Amino acid sequence: MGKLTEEAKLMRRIEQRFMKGIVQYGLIEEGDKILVGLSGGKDSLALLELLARRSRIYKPRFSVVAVHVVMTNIAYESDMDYLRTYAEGLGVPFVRYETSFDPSTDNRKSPCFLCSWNRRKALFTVAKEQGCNKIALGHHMDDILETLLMNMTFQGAFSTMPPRLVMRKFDMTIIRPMCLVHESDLVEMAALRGYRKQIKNCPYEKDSHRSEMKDVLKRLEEMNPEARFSLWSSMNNVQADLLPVEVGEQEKE
Ligand SMILES: Nc1ncnc2c1ncn2[C@@H]1O[C@H](COP(=O)(O)OP(=O)(O)OP(=O)(O)O)[C@@H](O)[C@H]1O
Repeated sequence: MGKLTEEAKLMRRIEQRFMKGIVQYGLIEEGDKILVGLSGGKDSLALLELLARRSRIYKPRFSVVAVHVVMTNIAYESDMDYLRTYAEGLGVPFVRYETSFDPSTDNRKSPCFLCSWNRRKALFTVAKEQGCNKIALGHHMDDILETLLMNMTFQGAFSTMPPRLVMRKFDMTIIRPMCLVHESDLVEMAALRGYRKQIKNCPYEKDSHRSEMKDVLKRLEEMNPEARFSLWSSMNNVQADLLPVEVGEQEKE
């Protein structure tokens, strides 16, 4: 067999991690109809390509629809023609959905919280309208580990965005099929595919904690090249007996 080019190696690595995440966390089942949130960023563009390809050759059978949510009160330019052409070029139907929110109605909540809450609500609405049982988001392994570190540092909680979240109340499951894919590989894939960069001009955007955690993760990997794998494994290896238990809680045991 001939030698694989760097490009082929990259795509093979991404696909292997993508498939491993799907199988390991049971993300796709026979008959699923999956709504993909297509923001226009590199991660969801890659997610749509990988899912669209799998939907043609994958057993169990499943289908895919893409949606881009437009928040009309935010001056955020998305190239709709590009997104539609991209999705349809992959054989995936594309939906554009408009919504908005009024930041003055609840000034206890930040505009970023209200925006993502309303975007989430819009995704559920479109998923129901399209008869989808799952919503796929483009978060990758780095996003999930950064959120783990942020939740521990700022919320005092050992939690993150899980690869699979069943929301019984809404009869909907959120999936993150890129959960084992590394961001550095997606950056390379975006360059290889020539994804068009979306113009971001959200007046509120300043996710500084996330970029700080990106640095923390990088620093941890400098100390131990296996750090990301250890951090990931720690979520499946919670040794409850070796964690602090408060007095009242001890009595309940
Ligand atoms: N406007 C949108 N319409 C549809 N889905 C969205 C939208 N914005 C975000 N999403 C979904 O939520 C995920 C996480 O959103 P986030 O804002 O962190 O991503 P991003 O930086 O805009 O882009 P990406 O993750 O696609 O590179 C995206 O990967 C995508 O699946």
